[in-house]
Amino acid sequence: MGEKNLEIVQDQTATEPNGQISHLALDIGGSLIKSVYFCRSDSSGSGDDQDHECSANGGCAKKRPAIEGSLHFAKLETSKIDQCLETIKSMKLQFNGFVHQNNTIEDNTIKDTSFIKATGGGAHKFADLFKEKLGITLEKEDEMDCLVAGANFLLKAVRQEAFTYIDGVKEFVQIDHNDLYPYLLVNIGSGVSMIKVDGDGLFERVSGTSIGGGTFWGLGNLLTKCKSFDELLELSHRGNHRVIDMLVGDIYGGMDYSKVGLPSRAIASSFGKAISEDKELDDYKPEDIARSLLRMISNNIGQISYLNALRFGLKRIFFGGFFIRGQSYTMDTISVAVNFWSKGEAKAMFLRHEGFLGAMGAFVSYDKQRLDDLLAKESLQLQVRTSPPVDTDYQSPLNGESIENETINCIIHTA
Ligand SMILES: Nc1ncnc2c1ncn2[C@@H]1O[C@H](COP(=O)(O)OP(=O)(O)O)[C@@H](O)[C@H]1O
Ligand SMILES: CC(C)(COP(=O)(O)O)[C@@H](O)C(=O)NCCC(=O)O
Repeated sequence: MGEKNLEIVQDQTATEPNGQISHLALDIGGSLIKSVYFCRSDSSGSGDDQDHECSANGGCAKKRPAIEGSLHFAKLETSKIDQCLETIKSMKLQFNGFVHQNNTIEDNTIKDTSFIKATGGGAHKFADLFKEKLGITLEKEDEMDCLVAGANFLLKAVRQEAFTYIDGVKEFVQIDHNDLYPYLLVNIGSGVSMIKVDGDGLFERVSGTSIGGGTFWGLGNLLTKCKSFDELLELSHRGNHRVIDMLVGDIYGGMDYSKVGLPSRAIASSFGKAISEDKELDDYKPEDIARSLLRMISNNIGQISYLNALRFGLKRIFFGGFFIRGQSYTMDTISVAVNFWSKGEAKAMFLRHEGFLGAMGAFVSYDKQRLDDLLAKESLQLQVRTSPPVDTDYQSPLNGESIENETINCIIHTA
């Protein structure tokens, strides 16, 4: 396998995914399949260009061959695995480069020796299916390894990746490459993993909780009869959680419990009012239920995250995972929880490519060593261009800024 490295560049010509796709990585989770793939631009060099590059002082050096193109991000529900297989089959995949040389798809048949990097539980669960239907071997990468590798890569390579979100104000955080570690990475997928990250490949999964994105989606489905996750989120925007949550003021006759620092508006008991009134499920508005549920889960994750940060003396907590979906209410709730419990000591930060950490990690695992060299050059910049959704039935009514189905221009250098 030839050595390659990946450079994210700033230019104005992001490609639509109509060129040749040469590298694909998957993260097949409990709820969603995430993919990151490299699509060569039509004008891109062949990758075996051997020209020389000469500087002003007359010195010439062999130009590093480069393949230009763009990184694409897409997601699909895991329950639609058959659709995922069909899409991969119909993609103009060319397994040159990172994978086996000259291994191309002919007549939609992929040669036996083809493999793609995959992570998440589904890389194990669906390995036989990929082999049987596409003849592709899923080369499994550990999920936690990938989450950390993806987060580290994005934090270092993308200039505006991390941001805080407080009282509706989003502020990008400048990442100092020399002062990134340690931090707590909280990935809110179907369930939640909390990982203490001390460096590249240096980490420990210190905690987790089963009350995560799958809980919100699952309970939300049962309680509101929503058909999709987006519908559930959209409902929650219109709801009022105070109708269902029991507040400190409800218990203390409208007053704060100031002796222990609890304002009257603080939630004393999530869903607590639902038991104290003689009402059935149908008596509650679905939007109020959705709002209360979103708040309960976000608050709980924020609190457990803070407690783990406290355990290890960590000041920075980065939140990823598709549960967040760039939603202001979710991010605000998590930020307030971290701020409240840490008395302002710890900071919640969010990642623009929140749901793609694992897939990005699997993608960069094609080329671990060279990537570190590249990052040391600090020459990476990002160009984000939105491409049409791959998931065609996706029509978000939401105001979030989640990165889905976008492209990033980049160059792969061959050495
Ligand atoms: N379109 C969607 N369909 C289903 N769940 C979604 C969607 N968008 C966001 N989510 C949320 O994201 C969670 C999955 O996040 P993700 O990081 O992809 O985890 P996993 O790897 O477990 O699939 C879901 O449980 C749900 O809360
Ligand atoms: C098992 C998992 C790592 C799978 O990852 P996911 O598909 O949820 O992203 C995750 O769901 C998890 O960490 N659950 C919490 C388990 C616990 O610590 O209690």
